[in-house]
Amino acid sequence: MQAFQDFYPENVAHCYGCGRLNADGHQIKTFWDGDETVTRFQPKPEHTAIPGFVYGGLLASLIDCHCTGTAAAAMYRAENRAMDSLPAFRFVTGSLQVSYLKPTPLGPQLEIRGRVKEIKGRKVVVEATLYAEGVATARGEVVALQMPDSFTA
Ligand SMILES: CCCCCCCC(=O)SCCNC(=O)CCNC(=O)[C@H](O)C(C)(C)COP(=O)(O)OP(=O)(O)OC[C@H]1O[C@@H](n2cnc3c(N)ncnc32)[C@H](O)[C@@H]1OP(=O)(O)O
Repeated sequence: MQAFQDFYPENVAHCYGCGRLNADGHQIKTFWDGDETVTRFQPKPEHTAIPGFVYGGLLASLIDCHCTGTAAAAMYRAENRAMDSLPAFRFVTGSLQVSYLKPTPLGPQLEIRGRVKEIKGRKVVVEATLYAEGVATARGEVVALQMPDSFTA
């Protein structure tokens, strides 16, 4: 099954968090699961904050790109369109808020689950919760805006 990020056109597929063409990036993959979206990610030893625990900046990055991908998919879904249909919906981050609820253990695969809170014009608000072994360790919210033309080189 193709992930949301697999549909990003080449010129926007280099994002450090989600670009499939960024060999050094996280290359996250997000899918629908009913009305929620899900991303699974395996942190590496270099993603350490304090030994044994995941760096919060990585968690913010995962939440960020999970939510911008969700925003794009939600917009297609709202218009009952396939993700490879044109014109393409691409979203960037207007704001990213993250709360760290508990230390996130380094070792288990992480799961980020998202839910669309609001779609209004060019704006989609997405909330997400990050789990380690079923325990919610971080929660976030992204205000995603349709990417302005000025972003494309
Ligand atoms: C596509 C694949 C790549 C994936 C990217 C992954 C995530 C990223 O790292 S993106 C990079 C980081 N983000 C950026 O660099 C964005 C820089 N900022 C911008 O370009 C602009 O400020 C941008 C696009 C966010 C908003 O500008 P613009 O589209 O003109 O917004 P505007 O028309 O004023 O506002 C529209 C709505 O969004 C809201 N909004 C605008 N900016 C923000 C913001 N920064 N925070 C919260 N809400 C905002 C407005 O309040 C308004 O809401 P409402 O309709 O309810 O009144």
